Amino acid sequence: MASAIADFYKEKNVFVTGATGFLGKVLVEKLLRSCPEVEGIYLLIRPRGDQTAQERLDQIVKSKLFDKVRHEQPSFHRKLHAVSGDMCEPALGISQSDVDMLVSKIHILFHSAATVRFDDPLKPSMLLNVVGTQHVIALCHKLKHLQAFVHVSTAYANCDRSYIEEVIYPPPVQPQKLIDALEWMDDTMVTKLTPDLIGKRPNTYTFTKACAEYMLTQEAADLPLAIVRPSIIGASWREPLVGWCDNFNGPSGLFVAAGKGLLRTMRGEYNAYADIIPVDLPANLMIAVAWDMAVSRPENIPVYNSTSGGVNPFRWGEIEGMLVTYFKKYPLDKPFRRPNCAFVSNSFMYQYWQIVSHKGPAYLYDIWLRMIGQKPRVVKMYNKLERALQSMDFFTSHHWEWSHDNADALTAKMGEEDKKIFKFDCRGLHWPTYMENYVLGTKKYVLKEDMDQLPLAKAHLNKLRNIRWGFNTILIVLFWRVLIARTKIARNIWHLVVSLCFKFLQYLRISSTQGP
Ligand SMILES: CCCCCCCCCCCCCCCC(=O)SCCNC(=O)CCNC(=O)[C@H](O)C(C)(C)COP(=O)(O)OP(=O)(O)OC[C@H]1O[C@@H](n2cnc3c(N)ncnc32)[C@H](O)[C@@H]1OP(=O)(O)O
Ligand SMILES: NC(=O)C1=CN([C@@H]2O[C@H](COP(=O)(O)OP(=O)(O)OC[C@H]3O[C@@H](n4cnc5c(N)ncnc54)[C@H](OP(=O)(O)O)[C@@H]3O)[C@@H](O)[C@H]2O)C=CC1
Repeated sequence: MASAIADFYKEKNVFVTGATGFLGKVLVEKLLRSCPEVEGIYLLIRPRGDQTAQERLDQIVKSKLFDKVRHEQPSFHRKLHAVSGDMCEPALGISQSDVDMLVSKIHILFHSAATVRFDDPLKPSMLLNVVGTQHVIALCHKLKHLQAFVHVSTAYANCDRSYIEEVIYPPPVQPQKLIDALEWMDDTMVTKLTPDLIGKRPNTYTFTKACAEYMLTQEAADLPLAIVRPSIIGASWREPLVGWCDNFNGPSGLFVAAGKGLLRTMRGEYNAYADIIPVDLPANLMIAVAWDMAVSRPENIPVYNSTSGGVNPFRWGEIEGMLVTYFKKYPLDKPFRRPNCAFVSNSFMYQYWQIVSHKGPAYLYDIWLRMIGQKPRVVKMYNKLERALQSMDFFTSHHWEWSHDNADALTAKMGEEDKKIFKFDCRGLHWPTYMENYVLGTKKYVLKEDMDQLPLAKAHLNKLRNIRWGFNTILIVLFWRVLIARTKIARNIWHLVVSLCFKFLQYLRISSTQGP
């Protein structure tokens, strides 16, 4: 059976922003592999350090992620074209000759580039996520053959609400008025105003993504525009590699910290949804949405929540147990301590566990490092981890629900073959297996550890267990010795226990010497 979606992409030219990012790379790989007759994919890439856009692209296509497509289509890279530019520059910083070429060629545009840093100051976050999107809109208005413009937002853009529908909600300020104001405000003024502006949202990231959505309704309503809103993007479920992820963003960084035995406690609600969506699913959704935009030409701006909670709920409480189990099955190389972590919802208890299981051991370890003449580093490491935890605990401590009617309606329009190739909902995903593969993925792809060394890592984990048992035994004995030395009750208990043991041994001796 033929794929209508693959057929649609035949001889089409696609432009992608954010193609060097986590989601962008998976999108490009999938387009190449599942729509093999796509004519060309043009990637907006900013030069970095001494690397040109083309050199960055050459490096990306060599990565493991592209192994499958490399095997199926050895000359796939000929379809990829680096377009040097920068989202924050006027006209995206693209040269006039490149703009002219894009204007006559591009049929579909995927806009995924953004700053996903939670703690960026408001100005740079607005510049990239909102003004950058304006630059993309301006380009779209020039494209002669544009059939679909897919903007990637986040399911948390409207996290000031607990039930989020597939509609665009107005932000508290008009984005353009804010952009104008930010031009004359100095940084101190902006810093003071930021909490009032973002209101109930936890960070500038979610606020600026909400502004971008609203600004699109004002400036891009005449374009074939759709918005895709993924929740927490996690490692791939099935494609192109099981458990693939390559960065420390979102859950991946904290999973690594848990696997290394550093992360022991995090603020979170046990029963709240852990709305993780494997990266291959929003990538598939984007491809299908662009097809539908061109075929159905809807009059409004369709929004698609790409979330898991509504169809296959998974809770934070389930994650903690799975993390510990799988990081013990597949230990990371040289963990600091044995993996053991738990969510705590009570603030007081969280402070307590922070001191007992994070700060206390960190200070002790640094004292030890000083004693053996090494530079202390563990407290510093924990301070970084604490920053990451603080920036993320809003998402583990609240509960949201998202509607998914538009996504379901899109599935209903797709043929049977397309439903398989471009599956974008996580019905049928078995979370324990997914988490097992995610844990393996952090080891193989994020930390690039050698799987042949797994027996050594397991031996190291056993050594840590023996050290812990030894340490605990010494502590108990010392504690007991101090108690015996100081209190009469402890001495009496000790004598009672010793005499009971003695009597029990005597009884055993007598019963063994008496014949039947
Ligand atoms: C029981 C518990 C189970 C675990 C349970 C997991 C729950 C997990 C919930 C996620 C919930 C997200 C839900 C949002 C959904 C979107 O839309 S997410 C978009 C994704 N965005 C992100 O994840 C960005 C988050 N990161 C940031 O904003 C910034 O990196 C931070 C964390 C605020 C730190 O900023 P900074 O201090 O300026 O430092 P930066 O240079 O960025 O990083 C410092 C160090 O922290 C490390 N780091 C960065 N991110 C992380 C991270 N996520 N984890 C650990 N380390 C990190 C860096 O690797 C770096 O290490 P070094 O290279 O220095 O050794
Ligand atoms: N990760 C997640 O959990 C979620 C992500 N999203 C959304 O998905 C999209 C992709 O996120 P993700 O792939 O995770 O993010 P990444 O941080 O991995 O990628 C961001 C991309 O944007 C590019 N970019 C950043 N600044 C510029 C610039 N000035 N000019 C040109 N390109 C730039 C980056 O390029 P460079 O390599 O040069 O830095 C990179 O390709 C974003 O819109 C994000 O808001 C939504 C929900 C969750």
